[in-house]
Amino acid sequence: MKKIDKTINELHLYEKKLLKQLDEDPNLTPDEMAEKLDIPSKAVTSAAGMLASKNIINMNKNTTDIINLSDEGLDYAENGLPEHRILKALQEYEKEGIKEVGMDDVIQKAGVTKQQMNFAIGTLMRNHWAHIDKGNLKIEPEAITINITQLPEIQFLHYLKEHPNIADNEIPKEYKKIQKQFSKRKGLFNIKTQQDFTFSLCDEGKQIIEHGFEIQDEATQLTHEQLKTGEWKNLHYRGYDINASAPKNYPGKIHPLQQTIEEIRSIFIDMGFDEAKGTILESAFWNFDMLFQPQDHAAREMQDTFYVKNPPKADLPDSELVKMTKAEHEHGGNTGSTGWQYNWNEDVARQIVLRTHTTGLSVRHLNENEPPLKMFSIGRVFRRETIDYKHLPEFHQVEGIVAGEDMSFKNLLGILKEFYRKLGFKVRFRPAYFPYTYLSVESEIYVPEKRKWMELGGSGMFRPEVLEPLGIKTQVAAFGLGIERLAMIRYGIEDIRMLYQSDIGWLRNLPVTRNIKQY
Ligand SMILES: N[C@@H](Cc1ccccc1)C(=O)O
Repeated sequence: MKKIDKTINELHLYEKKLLKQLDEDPNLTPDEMAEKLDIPSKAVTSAAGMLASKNIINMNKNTTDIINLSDEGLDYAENGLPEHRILKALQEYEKEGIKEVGMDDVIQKAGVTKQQMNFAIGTLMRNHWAHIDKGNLKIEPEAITINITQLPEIQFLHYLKEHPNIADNEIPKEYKKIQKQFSKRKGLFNIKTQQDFTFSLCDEGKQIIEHGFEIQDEATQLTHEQLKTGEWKNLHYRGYDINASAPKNYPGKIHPLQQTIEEIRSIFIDMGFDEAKGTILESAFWNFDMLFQPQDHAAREMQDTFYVKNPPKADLPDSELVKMTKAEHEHGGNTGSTGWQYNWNEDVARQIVLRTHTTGLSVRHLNENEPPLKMFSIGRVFRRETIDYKHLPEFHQVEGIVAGEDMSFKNLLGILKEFYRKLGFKVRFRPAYFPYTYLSVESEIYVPEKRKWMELGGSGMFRPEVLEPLGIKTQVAAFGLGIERLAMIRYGIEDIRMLYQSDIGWLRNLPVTRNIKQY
């Protein structure tokens, strides 16, 4: 195909229409062309832009100032400029035989402000209309007969009043000087800048016109009929404008914390764990006592734990379990341990708390299920923490237990390692202490950006004092890990509070979904 045929072939409908129009009458404005061609004027400018980018036409941008009188300008057209009013006042005084007038009198008679007077004096003197003599204004003889309405300034203002929306370049030459003077006085005119284009054919455009082309309508929607008859093959289609801008789209998505929770859930389910669910309100019995946490333990203090007033007391489980728990606390039951050596108080165990961890749920589960078992649970826990960038009084934990004959401490470490590996983290363990486990460890993961290890939660093997009342004979590995901190690291969040703020900007810019299966 010849180059020119190819160029013509690539022209869109509006571009062709515009080319023809330019050939017929190049002097129309885009709006006029739009009207003639019966297409939107935006389409004319964009078609022209396309033609210009292909060097088929020239596009010249013109800016024009459209001028109108402001309210002040209209007032001056009617009543004269301040200096005119002053001159008129002086002429009237002169008629009454008064040749010298005090400033304040003139101001009053002319109906001008003091400021206008100060400004006008210069003009009055420059025009030889008046001068100041000992503080009074004196009219010059040659100014006595001046006809104010005949002054070019007033004539110009009248002209503008009669020609609203006049383009700057249409103002008659004789007024140009006055216009320039007036432009120094602010506020006489309202000026709007209008942008317009004129188009002209380039050489290539002329060649295309000379070569000639057909204007075919473009199919936008295909009909059933056209498809059936095969007519669609002969239709002319509008090309896609791949450079057209599209509106930004923010699809709905799962909150990053919730996404992390879902991911954790699917990892444990993949690893063969059953999910258990508990309640946020828990008795001190299950939250603390069943975990061999002595009743004077610091964590139970009001400043660490939220106690609930209503309901006032919790029911305790069957008396056997309570009795054995009391025995563990007081002297270690039959485990060979000495216990905590104090008088265990049932009323303290009946207190109701917002659960401080999800470990209470794990012992509840052990009370109702026989090993071997693997259970996990995800839920909110509450502690009286001072809020800062990595502490919230309310956060999520994932808790778990694995109970079985051959369960060992090493198995526990292996499970945790595997869990974190599936989330994409490397974990290390540090010895720790919990009243209900032995051995106990704290897991930490490495945050490369911060070059720091971050604490994520505790784990260990439940002690005999915990297991005996439950009648569990096997080993039980247990863990309870924080979730918010994991989410922080995954999403590069510096401050844990961000997870609970509806900060649209941050959430909007997160990817819709993470690639969950990284492992
Ligand atoms: N309950 C502990 C974590 C833990 C769970 C299970 C065993 C040992 C420790 C915490 O909240 O920090």
